[in-house]
Amino acid sequence: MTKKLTDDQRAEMLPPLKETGWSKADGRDAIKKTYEFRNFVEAFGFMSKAALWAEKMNHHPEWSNVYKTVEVTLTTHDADGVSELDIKLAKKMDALAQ
Ligand SMILES: C[C@H](O)[C@H](O)[C@H]1CNC2=NC(N)=NC(=O)C2=N1
Repeated sequence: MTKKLTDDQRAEMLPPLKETGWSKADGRDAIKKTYEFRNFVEAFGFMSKAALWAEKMNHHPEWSNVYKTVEVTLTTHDADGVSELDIKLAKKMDALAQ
């Protein structure tokens, strides 16, 4: 059973993600980021790649796409908060968005 990050883990793991544009979601234990791409096709291509990784990890984002913008929220439903899986998927998404 995946556990929520401890306070110490948050202090260690969240700052690097803040550097790349992630932030705490309002009113819930989750992290969020908005990606802007050059066009819809690039946005959808990102989502396609990320979806395959999410499925491989069995850890899925909450996300929406409007034209070239993709809004992502990550949290672990089974843990009712942010876990290491969210950190891992956030880093992978950042790599895929390069
Ligand atoms: C049954 C299935 O393994 C679980 O529901 C997985 C699927 N993907 C998931 N994704 C996320 N974000 N959180 C979860 O707790 C989760 N659990």
